Amino acid sequence: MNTRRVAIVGGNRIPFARANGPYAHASDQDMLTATLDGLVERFGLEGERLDEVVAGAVLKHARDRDLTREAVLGSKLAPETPAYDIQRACGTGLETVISVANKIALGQIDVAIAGGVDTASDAPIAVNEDLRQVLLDLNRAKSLPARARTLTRLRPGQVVPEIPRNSEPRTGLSMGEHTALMAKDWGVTRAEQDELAALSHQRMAAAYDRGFFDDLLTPYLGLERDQNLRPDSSVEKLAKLKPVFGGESGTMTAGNSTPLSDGASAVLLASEEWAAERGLPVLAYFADAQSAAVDHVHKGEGLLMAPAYALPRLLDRAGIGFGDVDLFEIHEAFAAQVAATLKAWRDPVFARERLGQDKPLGEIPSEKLNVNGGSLAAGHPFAATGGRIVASLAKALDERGSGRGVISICAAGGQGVVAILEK
Ligand SMILES: CC(=O)SCCNC(=O)CCNC(=O)[C@H](O)C(C)(C)COP(=O)(O)OP(=O)(O)OC[C@H]1O[C@@H](n2cnc3c(N)ncnc32)[C@H](O)[C@@H]1OP(=O)(O)O
Repeated sequence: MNTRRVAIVGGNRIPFARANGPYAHASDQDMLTATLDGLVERFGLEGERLDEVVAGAVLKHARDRDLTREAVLGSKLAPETPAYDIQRACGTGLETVISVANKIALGQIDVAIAGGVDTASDAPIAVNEDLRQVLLDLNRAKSLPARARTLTRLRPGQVVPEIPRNSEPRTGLSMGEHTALMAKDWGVTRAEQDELAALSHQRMAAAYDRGFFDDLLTPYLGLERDQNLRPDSSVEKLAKLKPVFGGESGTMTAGNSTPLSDGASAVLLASEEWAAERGLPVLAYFADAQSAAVDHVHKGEGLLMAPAYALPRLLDRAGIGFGDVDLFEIHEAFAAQVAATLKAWRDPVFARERLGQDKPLGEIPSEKLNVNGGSLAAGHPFAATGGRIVASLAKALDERGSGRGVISICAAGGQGVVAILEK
């Protein structure tokens, strides 16, 4: 099959906020629209009819069933721009990029925006299931007496709402509790986690200071930088925090876990021809992607370990190894998730028994990993993380002038998505 190269032209995001902070009253649609408009302004797309806009959110209100299309209608893009939603938990943002990149590669479209948004502040709240059934029956009742009979089924206890929990439906454990189990399985220490967390903050602060994010970010509601970022973060300060997952002897804290966050991101992708016609630069090219899933339900595998399986499959297909990769961007859901994944990739037993390979993938040197900081510093508005990472890696490859970068994102449901970008 003939495929075309897929250019990553640029990205935009609003600074990520901590939940219940400055974006507490902004909806998914507000944040996505503002992010699209920032991208429109940066690349002179006002009034343009693009071929697709694809985005998603992990936490969605019922009214947001067509979230992306509604955000497009509220944006400065032409109303004739089609749009659709995608959802793969925390892999959503990367999955939207893969979706439009495949269409561009196949020649079905020339230009598209991929994005993601999430708010932990404005989370959807469902009504009690019994109350929902009464309300549905009320809607179905055809006569006044039938409606009255239905209403007699109402009970005071049914007004208690159902607040969404950040937990796995089939285990009841939160993401943090699952990761605490992974940390134990893989012997991840507190010191390893705190080191990763401190580096994430220090590197992101340095990237801000040298202007790395100047053309990747649009200020929003008074924020100019990610609210969670602590430039003065240190292993010593992190070591003082109490465990929040894994009980009293746990190693995971508020400092080495991502905070609940609000935010949005978007990436502009196009055929090389489209970019050249506009005189727009190409930061990097999208090369390939792969997903995988683990069985955390029946086999008790680590919930967030799927990238450990996805990446070897992707590298195999590309015929390359760790030595051929210049930059790695691993989503820091929790420092323990990154540490456990790194351990799996250098473990000969994991390679043999789980991957069916003679040798482990190898070591990733710290100077190649999350060089401009990661989710621990930026925060993690679930579906917005993929776009943040794609834009940052594309820009980092552009700064290098050439090279290859790998993205690895773990997701709820025992899933993982990985991708390769090239310059
Ligand atoms: C696939 C995936 O991505 S799965 C990931 C999905 N995401 C999640 O599950 C989110 C997980 N995170 C959480 O649930 C919450 O953020 C928690 C439970 C970790 C922490 O919540 P909170 O207790 O509200 O955190 P809070 O921000 O108040 O921090 C607690 C303390 O640690 C301190 N702290 C937090 N980060 C740091 C840091 N980097 N350095 C120093 N101190 C810090 C805070 O200042 C605060 O101190 P204080 O009590 O003196 O004010």
